[in-house]
Amino acid sequence: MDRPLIIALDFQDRQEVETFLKKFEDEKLYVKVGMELFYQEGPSIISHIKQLGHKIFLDLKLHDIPNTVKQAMRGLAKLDVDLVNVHAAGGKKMMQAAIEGLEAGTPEGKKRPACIAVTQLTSTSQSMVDEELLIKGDINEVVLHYAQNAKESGLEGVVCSTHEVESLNQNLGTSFMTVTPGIRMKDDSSDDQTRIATPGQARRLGSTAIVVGRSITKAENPYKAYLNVKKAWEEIGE
Ligand SMILES: O=c1ccn([C@@H]2O[C@H](COP(=O)(O)O)[C@@H](O)[C@H]2O)c(=O)[nH]1
Repeated sequence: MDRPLIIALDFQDRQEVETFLKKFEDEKLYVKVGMELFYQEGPSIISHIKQLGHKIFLDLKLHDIPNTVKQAMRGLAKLDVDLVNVHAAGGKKMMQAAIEGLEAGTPEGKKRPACIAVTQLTSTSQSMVDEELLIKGDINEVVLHYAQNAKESGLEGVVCSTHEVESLNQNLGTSFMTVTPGIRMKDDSSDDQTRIATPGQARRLGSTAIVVGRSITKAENPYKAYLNVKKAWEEIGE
């Protein structure tokens, strides 16, 4: 099974992206374009990265009424990205509408982008769930419940933290993707992420893919940092 390391291209503009990608020479990457870059550069950044031969996760986390999400996904499907996402908190009708929109918008002869749902952001902690969001229950159960809804809605997987991966694999099967951000080289964090793990822990726990941003993009030598993360992610094997 293909287990990608997805680099989050959290940059302000195309120039910064080009400077970063030049450091990787001929390497074919799997990259993530999120709100920061897409809102500045628009769809042209997608075709530019595609032309360079990289795979793309377009991480816009759609969350709106079903019809709006359906029409937005119809447009995003035309961009020929590999992976898109929604917030599972939008509910099953919204997630089903996302799939309908993707199917309607995917050009003839092209593969529909896979669609995954954010369960609980990796910046969310148990105390936030309890005290701020007023969601009842253990965060692991909340993530599992949202993931079950995503699967029943026809999505191909979820975004979750590595801490929930074992339970999701047991309950929903390993072909249901678990894409895990919140990756740090050391298992401690003083930034905005709370549910974190190292690449090695993510592999052992069974993540389908890891998403890594600042540990690579803000490193003094991003290419070296990428190779280190890749080694840690791949060295345990299947
Ligand atoms: O729950 C989520 C969903 C998405 N993300 C995104 O992943 C990267 C992580 O970046 P780091 O710099 O490695 O923290 C970022 O683009 C987030 O928008 C997430 O972190 N958690």
